[in-house]
Amino acid sequence: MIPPLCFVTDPVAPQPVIAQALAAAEGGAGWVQLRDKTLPDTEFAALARALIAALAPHEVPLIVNDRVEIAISVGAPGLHIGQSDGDPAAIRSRIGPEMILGLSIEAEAQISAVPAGVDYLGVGPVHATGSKPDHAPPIGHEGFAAIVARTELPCLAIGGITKADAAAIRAAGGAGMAVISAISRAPDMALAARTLCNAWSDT
Ligand SMILES: Cc1ncc(COP(=O)(O)OP(=O)(O)O)c(N)n1
Ligand SMILES: Cc1nc(C(=O)O)sc1CCOP(=O)(O)O
Ligand SMILES: [Mg+2]
Repeated sequence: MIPPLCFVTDPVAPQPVIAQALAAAEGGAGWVQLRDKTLPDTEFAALARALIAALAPHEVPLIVNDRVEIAISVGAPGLHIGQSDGDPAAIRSRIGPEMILGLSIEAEAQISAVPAGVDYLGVGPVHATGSKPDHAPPIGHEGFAAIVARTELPCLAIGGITKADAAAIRAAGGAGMAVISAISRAPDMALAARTLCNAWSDT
């Protein structure tokens, strides 16, 4: 089951990553993804373990971004990979059948290459965003809807997502929203997460 709100951590936000994750969980985020492109592996693994423990009382699974071997070594419930992070079928073989596996989709043409073993898609960027400077061209709500229409897999919209996007994403058949800054840069992160969840359920 894909939760309607996935929080992706922000290593350069005012609040520490564990505080971000706990506030997001308190506000209703159903998954937290640990994303840090520069943290050394040892520190990343320690942070992943700490997050798994901190999120356990909330029953929120941790999804590890990019780092396959760390996801395995810390026993993470999930892993998210992008188009240039390796072959998804080979990665599924490596992680085994239990771990949640997400794959990024940036354009409709990539849908035909999604192998069995991928559990969900992260689709975007819907809008331009400063949180991923190397992002692909924005696809907009129309592009998101076109991708959703071509797959049976649940799709999380990502990229500049705010509460204003919830209705369109849901109407397009999206499974939910993945956000960084809408939560990490909010003055009250738990309230921001709750507002996103309410925007989803009120549509
Ligand atoms: C839910 C979700 N969707 C997409 C992404 C982007 O992953 P990727 O394309 O590998 O880019 P990086 O996050 O690694 O910069 C994601 N992380 N989460
Ligand atoms: C991590 C990430 N992946 C994207 C993609 O399009 O694949 S956009 C993105 C950043 C999302 O951050 P924010 O909610 O602050 O825009
Ligand atoms: Mg990646």
